[in-house]
Amino acid sequence: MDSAAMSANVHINSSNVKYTDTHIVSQYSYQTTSVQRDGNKVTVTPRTTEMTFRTERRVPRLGVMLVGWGGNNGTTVTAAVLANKLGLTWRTNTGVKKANYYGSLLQASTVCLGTGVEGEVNVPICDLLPMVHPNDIVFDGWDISSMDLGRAMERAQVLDWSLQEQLRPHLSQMKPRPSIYIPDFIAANQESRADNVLTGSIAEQVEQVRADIRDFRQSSGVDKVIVLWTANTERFCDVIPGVNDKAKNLLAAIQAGAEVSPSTLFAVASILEGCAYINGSPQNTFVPGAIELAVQNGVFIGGDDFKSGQTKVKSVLVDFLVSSGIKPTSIVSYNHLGNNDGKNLSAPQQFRSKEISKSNVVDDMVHSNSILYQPGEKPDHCVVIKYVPRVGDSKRAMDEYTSEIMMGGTNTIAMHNTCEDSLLATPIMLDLVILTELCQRITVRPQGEEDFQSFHSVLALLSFLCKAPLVPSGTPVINAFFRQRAAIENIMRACLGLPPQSHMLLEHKLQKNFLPQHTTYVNGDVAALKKASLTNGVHIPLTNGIHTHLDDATHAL
Ligand SMILES: NC(=O)c1ccc[n+]([C@@H]2O[C@H](COP(=O)([O-])OP(=O)(O)OC[C@H]3O[C@@H](n4cnc5c(N)ncnc54)[C@H](O)[C@@H]3O)[C@@H](O)[C@H]2O)c1
Ligand SMILES: O=P([O-])([O-])O[C@@H]1[C@@H](O)[C@H](O)[C@@H](O)[C@H](O)[C@@H]1O
Repeated sequence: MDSAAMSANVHINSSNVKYTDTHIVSQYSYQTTSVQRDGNKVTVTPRTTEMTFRTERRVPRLGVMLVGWGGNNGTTVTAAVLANKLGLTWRTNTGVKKANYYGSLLQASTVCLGTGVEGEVNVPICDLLPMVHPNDIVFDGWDISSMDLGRAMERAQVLDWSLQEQLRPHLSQMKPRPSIYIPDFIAANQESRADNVLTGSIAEQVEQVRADIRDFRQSSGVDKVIVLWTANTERFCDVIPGVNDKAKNLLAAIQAGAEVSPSTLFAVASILEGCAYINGSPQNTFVPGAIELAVQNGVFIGGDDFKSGQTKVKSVLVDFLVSSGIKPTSIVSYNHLGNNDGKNLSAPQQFRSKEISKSNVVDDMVHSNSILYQPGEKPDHCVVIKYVPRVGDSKRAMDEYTSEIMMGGTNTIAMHNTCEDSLLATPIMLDLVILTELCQRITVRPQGEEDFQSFHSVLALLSFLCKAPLVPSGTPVINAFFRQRAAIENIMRACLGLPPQSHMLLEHKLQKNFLPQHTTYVNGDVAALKKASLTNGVHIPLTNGIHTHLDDATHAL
């Protein structure tokens, strides 16, 4: 069944949900528990907070400006969106390929809405709430390399040649804007690319970036702009009191020409232009002054470091092991790649940034199980990245997980994972900007409060998409894959007045099913199915291709 057949126009039939011309307004009972521990006595007190969620229904025209637009990720995401928009197919030695958005949580994964006449009903996540379609995104951006996107796509060596030939006439018209370049922040081996750089003081360069954003917004006619950093990994920068610890100090430091990284300079420019800013790399772009500036301006920031492959697998595998009561004692993650990212990461300071973001991903899972781990105890964890030009963007990841099992036993899982790194990152980039834009249209009013409020400027909901999730100070960092995914799904369900997924399926576990019986169908009578599904309160316009099972049409009717 192709994705078109899967699409659904979800309508919630409930007194808790109102559809006005401008908003979806839902009443939601938010269930939490507060826990007091006294020795080994644990007292749990359930608490319900009545909340009103409000989601603007109008989906804006979204512009995305990429820092590092001419890179492997930047060219690939631009090319992929255009290929999907044009509905391109291309021939390869293994047959005809068709553009798609596989790897995108929003575009290519589903949620279960419940049970219908044909059994469980799963719909694409992107059909739950009004949101930007990737095909409609308008791209622009900056790069220190002047290469147009057609030639940069060729340089990236990611997409099949027969697809590149169809896309080149379009991408060749796209030219990255000159960018802020401070050599000391990225590997020296990047210098040969830098033929497209701004001059003047860093304050003047920030003003130029701000002018670029305004120019793009005006010339493209988009309603909103989101800026996404997909340029090279920078070294970490020191947090210095009086320089970047406060918003006013950071702004003053820029005026004074103090040391501020290009990624932080782009963050400041974006925030001052009211644009959300997302960091797809591991460096500490969001120094305390940048975070404070975002909060003061009510602008979303998010990151760090796209969670695309080896780390994503790690956040699943360690979650599975620890949740199963198995104790990982050593994790060794080795990978080599031959793209320009790998070349930049071959420099020690840039590798260190990546090593940190790839190493902290298991902390929350380890900390959650005091049966397996003593306080402070962690598995050995080693991360190795090597630059091997021959493999290009086709990253090789090799992992070994050694765990203690029952009665002194040992389990070792070894895996080899090869992928085009940029084709894993591309859907992550799209999910980041589309989810950020959706969050800009959601406000919440807890019971007893007069005003609706937005999410915190530090958009922790993006954690599912990042290796080193940026969260509001003092709040928990969650890296476990399924908890992160459930957070996104359940917040979207709350916007529709739907309870979180419990997965209990009690109706199938008791001696008697206490819910209204559904008729199952054989050899689909779509009219009957449509009629039955309407009476069940959820209107899903059924399109051809849904295979149904009708065993008693008269019963259903
Ligand atoms: N799977 C993935 O590809 C993946 C996953 C996680 C994180 N990342 C991160 O995403 C970033 C991009 O990855 P990539 O494979 O596209 O790398 P890339 O080297 O192909 O692209 C980076 C681009 O940024 C440009 N650049 C460098 N400094 C710049 C600046 N100051 N302003 C504007 N442009 C600048 C470079 O010229 C280059 O074109 C890297 O930091 C990488 O670590 C990638
Ligand atoms: O998300 P993930 O696949 O673990 O991490 C990837 C690393 O394995 C790779 O070495 C690096 O070049 C990419 O930028 C990305 O960070």
